[in-house]
Amino acid sequence: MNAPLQTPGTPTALTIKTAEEMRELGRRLAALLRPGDLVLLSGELGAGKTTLTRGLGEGLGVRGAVTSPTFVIARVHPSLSGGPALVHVDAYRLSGGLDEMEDLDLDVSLPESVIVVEWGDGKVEELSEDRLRVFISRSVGDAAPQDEDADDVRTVTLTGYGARWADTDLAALGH
Ligand SMILES: Nc1ncnc2c1ncn2[C@@H]1O[C@H](COP(=O)(O)OP(=O)(O)OP(=O)(O)O)[C@@H](O)[C@H]1O
Ligand SMILES: [Mg+2]
Repeated sequence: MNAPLQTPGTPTALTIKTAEEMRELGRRLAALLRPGDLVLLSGELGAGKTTLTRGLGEGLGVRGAVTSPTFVIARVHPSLSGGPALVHVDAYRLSGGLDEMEDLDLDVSLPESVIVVEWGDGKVEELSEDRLRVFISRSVGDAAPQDEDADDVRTVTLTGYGARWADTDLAALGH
């Protein structure tokens, strides 16, 4: 498969100051998503990947609150409105690739779902020719906050790979 070799589009960088803004970004991003879309979320522990996914779930109008799965690798949130289901995967504990996730049948669900994978870099690209990569980083030079739930600034960089994303104006998410 040559999916990982897809040329990236122009990255869009957004400054997100609070957890609520991150959720709002998820809600806005949801409006751009279609069945068959693969979204890879990366960034250090506590960066805000699940917080963004929570907003995605709200925007897609799916059943069940998005949480950090502790014991499960993936959770399917069916749509409440006839739209795509949200399949939320946390690949943190997986060292291998898709073969380790075979039981999840992600390839089977993808055509009718939006699949969002935390820690999926280098593991799930083969699922689709196209993907949206979202990288969340704490601002450079920021000391770790005393209270890890306290709001602080994140930079979110969105990059589309492949034809699916070529004509999508990701920068519009920032206005
Ligand atoms: N600007 C911000 N954007 C997102 N989250 C923020 C922000 N500022 C503070 N936070 C806090 O950071 C934490 C992010 O946690 P979250 O579970 O979303 O991270 P994660 O990237 O999914 O972590 P993990 O790698 O452990 O799955 C939350 O407690 C949230 O309230
Ligand atoms: Mg998480």
